[in-house]
Amino acid sequence: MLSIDTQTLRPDVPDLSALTPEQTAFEIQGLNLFYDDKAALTDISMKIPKNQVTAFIGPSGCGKSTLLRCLNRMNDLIDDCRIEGKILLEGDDIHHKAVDVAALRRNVGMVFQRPNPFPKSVYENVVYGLRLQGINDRRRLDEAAEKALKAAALWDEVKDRLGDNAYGLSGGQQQRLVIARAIAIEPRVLLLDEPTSALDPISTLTIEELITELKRKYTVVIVTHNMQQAARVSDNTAFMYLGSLIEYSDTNTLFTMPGKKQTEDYITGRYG
Ligand SMILES: Nc1ncnc2c1ncn2[C@@H]1O[C@H](COP(=O)(O)OP(=O)(O)OP(=O)(O)O)[C@@H](O)[C@H]1O
Repeated sequence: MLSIDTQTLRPDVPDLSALTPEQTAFEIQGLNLFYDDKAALTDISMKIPKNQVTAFIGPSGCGKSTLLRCLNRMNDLIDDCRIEGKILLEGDDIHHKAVDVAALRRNVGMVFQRPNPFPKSVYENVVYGLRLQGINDRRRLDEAAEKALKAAALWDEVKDRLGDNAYGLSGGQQQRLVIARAIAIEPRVLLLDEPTSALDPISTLTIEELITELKRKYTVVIVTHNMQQAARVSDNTAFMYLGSLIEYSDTNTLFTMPGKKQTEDYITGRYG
């Protein structure tokens, strides 16, 4: 049986059903997703609050990453992937024909399971997105790099080696570098797909502390296999099973008083 340290659970309990439009980052309405003709998500409706951390948990294959990828239309890149339903970001339909998908992805940044820095210097990794936007003014780039590296809790470790190749950093440092790269372009939302699963416990702890800091400025959505991690870092947790959203509530309630038997079975380690 897994034991969750309830001391670390968030005390502030948001009412997810009563979120106002101003408090809502994403509103997902009746979302179905098919890979070819196989349903991977079924009738998902939920609101994801701004400036909070929302975790997606559930057994392998339940659709967590698929749902996360819907939020910045990464699934567009997969052939034969089709969706029904609506996803609104701050009230705007992300599938509207006028939406510029590159701009959407700038607003909704993503960090993957394995750190994926580019084979460039630490500095060039961080300013990569700014250069893509045509910003080349050295002072502006320097300021942005320092700000993003500080926000990603990496500055002190790399400030004397900004010119070194990013591949020379440890795995945990590389993951924070990738987070710095994502936040350098000031997105509104950060999607984290199992961001610590390839990291050692100390790097994991550093990233978890960072996530808690990041929500001051960003909306964070995280997929994790690790329930203790969901309990530690998230304000709200969504439990998914076989492509359906089984239960979604503030993290404290979900882990201490789950409303559904399937949730209880999962969080107590009976399956998954
Ligand atoms: N590109 C794809 N093409 C076809 N099927 C896919 C694709 N990606 C995911 N699937 C299927 O969709 C379902 C949900 O997968 P998904 O990766 O979203 O689950 P998950 O909960 O994130 O799993 P895990 O925890 O193992 O990463 C699975 O049945 C998976 O096999």
